Amino acid sequence: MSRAEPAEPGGRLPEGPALLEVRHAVRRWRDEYGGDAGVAVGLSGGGDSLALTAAAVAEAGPVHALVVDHRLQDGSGEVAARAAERALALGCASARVLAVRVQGAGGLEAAARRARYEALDDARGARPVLLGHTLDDQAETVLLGLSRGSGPRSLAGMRADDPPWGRPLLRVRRAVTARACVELGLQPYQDPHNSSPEFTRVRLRSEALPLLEQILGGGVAPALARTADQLREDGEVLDGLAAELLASAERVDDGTRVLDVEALADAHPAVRRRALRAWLLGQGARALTDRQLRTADDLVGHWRGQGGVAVGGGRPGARLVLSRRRGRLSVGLVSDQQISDQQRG
Ligand SMILES: Nc1ncnc2c1ncn2[C@@H]1O[C@H](COP(=O)(O)OP(=O)(O)OP(=O)(O)O)[C@@H](O)[C@H]1O
Repeated sequence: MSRAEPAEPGGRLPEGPALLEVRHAVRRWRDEYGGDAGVAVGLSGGGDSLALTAAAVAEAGPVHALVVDHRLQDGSGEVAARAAERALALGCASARVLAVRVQGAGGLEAAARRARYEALDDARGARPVLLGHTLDDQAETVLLGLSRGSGPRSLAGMRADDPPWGRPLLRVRRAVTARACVELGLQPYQDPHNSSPEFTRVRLRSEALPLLEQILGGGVAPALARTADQLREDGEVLDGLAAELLASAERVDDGTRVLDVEALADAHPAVRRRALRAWLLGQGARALTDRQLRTADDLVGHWRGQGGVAVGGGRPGARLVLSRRRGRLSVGLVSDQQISDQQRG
């Protein structure tokens, strides 16, 4: 990791309309969620996060820029160092390059994201980290979710306030951040991954969304982002009801946390599944699918003496399983051997 201090304070920013729009968005975020102790900004060197950094210096300073070097491409160190230099020139109080090692399961993109968020979280101190996701990113997330049959939680998209992450630009178009960079006289770094058609998201951005805009007469991205807003509001209400349900159903039996089936039985399945999901994640379940959740819920809603349900997670050779016994749901580790014996028997 390297750290650089500003050579000289940033000068006055130009007052073009695009940069003013980005600044306005950051000011609104700061007024609604931000503290007064400054912020960190996740800076990739791309147009969105460059415009965000400039706006944050003007509206939410002192700003500490954090640039993650994923070390996946030749020359990535120079790209990161250049982004850090630009941050200082824009007036950031500090700029750090965080070199990470990308490894682990789930594909390169997911591993890079995990490593990035971990490094940003480690380096932020107590500050929130602002990210440059725009309305267009939100629209792509929703469209991707819709086409994959994702549930409402995923269609609700990204949140502006998702501590420690802050996303002030979710109502700002990508074209506006690009124009803001022109106004700033900055040429953003173009990540070759962002134009490579092998990535689904890139094709959504460059082919599917423009075609939809053309067929539907425009306004598709803002409409998708609005859908996310509506689902998020509804989802918050359902999450509140699920939390109340959990509070009424959870017990401790012999030092083990369990759920009382009777307390869950009369709840609406949609609320009950949310409650179960939250509880299972708290018990160490990972990456729960809708199918797993529905099968888990059948232990309450369609009980006919069935066996336990694997709920994702566990350790090598053993899986986390939710089972029902004597009117209680509990989670425990069951070995793969036991599971295959049961399936055979
Ligand atoms: N290497 C990185 N270092 C620090 N923050 C990053 C990095 N990559 C992405 N981020 C943060 O996450 C946000 C969204 O990531 P995404 O991959 O969409 O960005 P990008 O397209 O590479 O860059 P930008 O959004 O700045 O144009 C960025 O705007 C930025 O705030």
